[in-house]
Amino acid sequence: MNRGFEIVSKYADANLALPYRTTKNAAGYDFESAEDVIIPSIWKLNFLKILWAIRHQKNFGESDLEKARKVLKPFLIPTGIKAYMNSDEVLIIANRSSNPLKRGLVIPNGIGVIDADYYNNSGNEGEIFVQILNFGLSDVKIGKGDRIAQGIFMPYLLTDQDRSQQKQTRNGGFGSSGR
Ligand SMILES: O=c1ccn([C@H]2C[C@H](O)[C@@H](COP(=O)(O)OP(=O)(O)OP(=O)(O)O)O2)c(=O)[nH]1
Ligand SMILES: [Mg+2]
Repeated sequence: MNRGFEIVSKYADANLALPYRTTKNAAGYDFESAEDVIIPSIWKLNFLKILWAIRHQKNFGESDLEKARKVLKPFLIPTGIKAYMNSDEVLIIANRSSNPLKRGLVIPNGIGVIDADYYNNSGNEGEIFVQILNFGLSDVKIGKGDRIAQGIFMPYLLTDQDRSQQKQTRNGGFGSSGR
């Protein structure tokens, strides 16, 4: 066993597809969304009101603030997929180039780095999420089964100093190792 994909237990009966390559020499395995989701457009906010409030350090309506936080925070699209690989390999999650063009969707972290030790971690079993921000003018509906991103397996290298540096055990993602 070198590398591959599995469905996380939460979605065992959800009839999900494992990521797949759509053409003979495609580098990326396309990931589908595990659920129907709506990615809110960031332009839905009352920017003027928010800017005024920030400028004047005023308390603006809690609902506006809450809405702003919700919309400006990247959305995590569940894939229901975990990936296993050799310990000297990494899975890179890259956007589909059509996403910004057709739907206004960007991956704000640039690329997603899925570490080999994320697989089956004690916190979330290693489920891969795709971080997305919608800079388009309209909310974007993603259906279960829609292709949202692609994963590319790659080898990575270690520095000469690496062995002497302390390592933690991974128990989650998205900031699980601290600040
Ligand atoms: O787009 C992404 C990026 C990361 N991850 C998961 C897999 C990865 O192994 C883990 C940690 O990612 P990273 O090291 O990039 O984020 P961090 O902010 O440093 O979190 P941590 O402290 O958990 O390492 O989160 C995803 O599911 N999707
Ligand atoms: Mg990290």
